[in-house]
Amino acid sequence: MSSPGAHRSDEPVDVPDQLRAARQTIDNIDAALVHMLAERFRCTQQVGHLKADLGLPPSDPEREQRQVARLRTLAQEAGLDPVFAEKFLGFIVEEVIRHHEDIAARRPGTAASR
Ligand SMILES: O=C(O)C(=O)C[C@]1(C(=O)O)C=C[C@@H](O)C=C1
Repeated sequence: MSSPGAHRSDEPVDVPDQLRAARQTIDNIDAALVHMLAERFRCTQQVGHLKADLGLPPSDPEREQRQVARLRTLAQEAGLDPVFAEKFLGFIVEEVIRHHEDIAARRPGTAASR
């Protein structure tokens, strides 16, 4: 019997060991990314409800500017392309804002909730 995790069932048997190992690492990182994104969206859903409660707008461009500046620095330090880091954050935040807008629109008294 092979050790647990030694072979991935969806990998062809003739894949060289080094490539198989690298793909295992990639799969683990992708899984971590999915879990982290799920947690981030769970948190931003709460923020969306809070903002709707407080009557705050879905987007906060000044906050986004601070996030971009911070992430670009982190990316540079980590050897990641800062342009990519900025695009990645922008892609996520765009989706978050859409969720915030949906939450606000479903509030009682708004046109979308009637
Ligand atoms: O911090 C907020 O106010 C949020 O709504 C969260 C968040 C984000 O996803 O990081 C999303 C939209 C805002 O424009 C800024 C940041």
